[in-house]
Amino acid sequence: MGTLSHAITPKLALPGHDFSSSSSYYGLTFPSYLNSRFQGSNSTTRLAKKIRVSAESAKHRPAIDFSDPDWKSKFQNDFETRFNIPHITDVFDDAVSIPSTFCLRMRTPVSEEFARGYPSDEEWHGYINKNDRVLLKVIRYSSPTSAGAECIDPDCTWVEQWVHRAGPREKIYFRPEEVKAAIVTCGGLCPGLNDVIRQIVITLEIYGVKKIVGIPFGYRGFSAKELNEMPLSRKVVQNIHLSGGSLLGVSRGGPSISEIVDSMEERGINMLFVLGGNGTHAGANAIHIECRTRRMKVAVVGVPKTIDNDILLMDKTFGFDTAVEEAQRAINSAYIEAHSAYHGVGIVKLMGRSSGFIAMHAALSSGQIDICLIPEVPFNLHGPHGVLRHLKYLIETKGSAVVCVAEGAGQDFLQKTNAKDASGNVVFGDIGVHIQQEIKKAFKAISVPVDVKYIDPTYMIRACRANASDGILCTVLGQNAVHGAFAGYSGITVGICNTHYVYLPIPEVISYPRLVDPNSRMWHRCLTSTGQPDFI
Ligand SMILES: Nc1ncnc2c1ncn2[C@@H]1O[C@H](COP(=O)(O)OP(=O)(O)O)[C@@H](O)[C@H]1O
Ligand SMILES: O=P(O)(O)OC[C@H]1O[C@](O)(COP(=O)(O)O)[C@@H](O)[C@@H]1O
Ligand SMILES: [Mg+2]
Repeated sequence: MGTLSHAITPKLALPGHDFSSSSSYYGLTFPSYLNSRFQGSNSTTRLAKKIRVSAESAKHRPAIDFSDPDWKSKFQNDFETRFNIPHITDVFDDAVSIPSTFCLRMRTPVSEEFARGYPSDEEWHGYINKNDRVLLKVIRYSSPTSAGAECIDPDCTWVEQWVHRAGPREKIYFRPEEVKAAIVTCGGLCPGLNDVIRQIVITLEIYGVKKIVGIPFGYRGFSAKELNEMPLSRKVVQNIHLSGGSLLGVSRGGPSISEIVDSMEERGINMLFVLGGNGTHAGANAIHIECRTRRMKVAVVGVPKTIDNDILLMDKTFGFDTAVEEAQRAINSAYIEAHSAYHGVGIVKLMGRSSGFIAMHAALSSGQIDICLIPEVPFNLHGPHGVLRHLKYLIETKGSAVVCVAEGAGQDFLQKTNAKDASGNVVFGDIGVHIQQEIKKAFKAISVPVDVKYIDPTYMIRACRANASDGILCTVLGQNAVHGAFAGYSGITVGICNTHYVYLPIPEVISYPRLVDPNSRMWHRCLTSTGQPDFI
């Protein structure tokens, strides 16, 4: 066996092994869709290149030499280091802890267990031990060719990957009376933002924090003189989760990191809770590093907000469930329109700049989709195996069809504008409009009548309030963010892995966007459900 010397070389040339379904670079496990078999598509190639570039940041890590009998323990040690969560004591040796002010004994002793009073601290620990860990990967793949296999070595050896368990610690590193906590929400809207804000405020108050403020309109609020910080309390946030949006407002773009940290110093903010996606977290990590450089005793904690569900390692991010549920309305309307028309075709475009999770899950849950198109899976519109040919077949056999397309899919078919939004994200062309036009043209050319209706429910979905399951997720994440800050961690984010709640170092979750693996069971299930063929 040789040395795996490069991060995500499309084909891993490991003698004697077919390692085409997955590749790895010292703990980053890259699934099959980054391999050469999808390089026929420009969009996928570009995506793979983008990911490759992002993953370059991992290059300083030594490659794994699988011929070393100790490679596994070395890997695990390295993993432990990578997933270590930065702590205030890393910088301030003299940082002192005090017993937590977070009260775990607020309930009435009604159960028999507590009938004779509460147990003593020694007997009843409601706190998380800082050495508690959660297993990140739970499937033991016996072969790299197993669907969705994520392997570290060519033999798919079982390697335990542990991350830090989230929750309240017995010792805290901030005195509540000395805390000024700020909350900021950045990027686009997402259901659940208000739920998280609310829960952070409520939990801070339980610790005893009096000074809590909201920074208006994302990072922009740190520099815009006309924008005042918003005082927050349980009273202010009590009912905000009943509506969508963000109480604080959101924005893209904004000031530089040093301006943000200057502003934090001026305002005396020593706990910052940052709600946002990849970009926001990159900013949060940079703020954390700048605070350390300036030797400011500050905790910066992220809560991943991405309706696209494109943050690495997490089961899901808040708002995603609500988005999938809300997308059903649009899909059902498109279905009814298509089935009520003579030769009707309904098209629904759903969010997903680089990841097709919403489209895939919405297709799976609705059962009304005939064709699901996502950025990770290349497709042709024209030609013998193209989408249009299949639509003709569906019209001939079923009389109607419904297409669900993720916004980032098929961007190669559209005119490039090089336009970028204030955060530097590329502004996409409208793939839904393009598909609608192409369908009309193609059917006109063969003199087959077709009635195409296109629905883009993006902003209707994003503005919704969180559903019950997202409401719970937001609550737990908001609480854990506060517990993490009080425990003295900074440069971390909160998440759910294998149904357990964890703290992760920010760089590990944003090194590239999480994508749908076309070799995963979930995508296979989606294909089984829609019955669509390969469009290549
Ligand atoms: N690499 C980065 N470093 C620092 N800040 C960033 C970075 N990328 C984006 N940001 C900032 O994060 C905020 C949100 O970014 P954006 O990409 O719009 O949304 P999201 O956080 O949902 O990805 C913006 O204010 C933007 O300026
Ligand atoms: O129109 P806007 O506000 O730029 O938002 C569009 C984008 O927002 C999203 O909903 C996700 O936004 P974030 O990256 O901020 O989470 C994408 O699906 C979409 O491309
Ligand atoms: Mg972004």
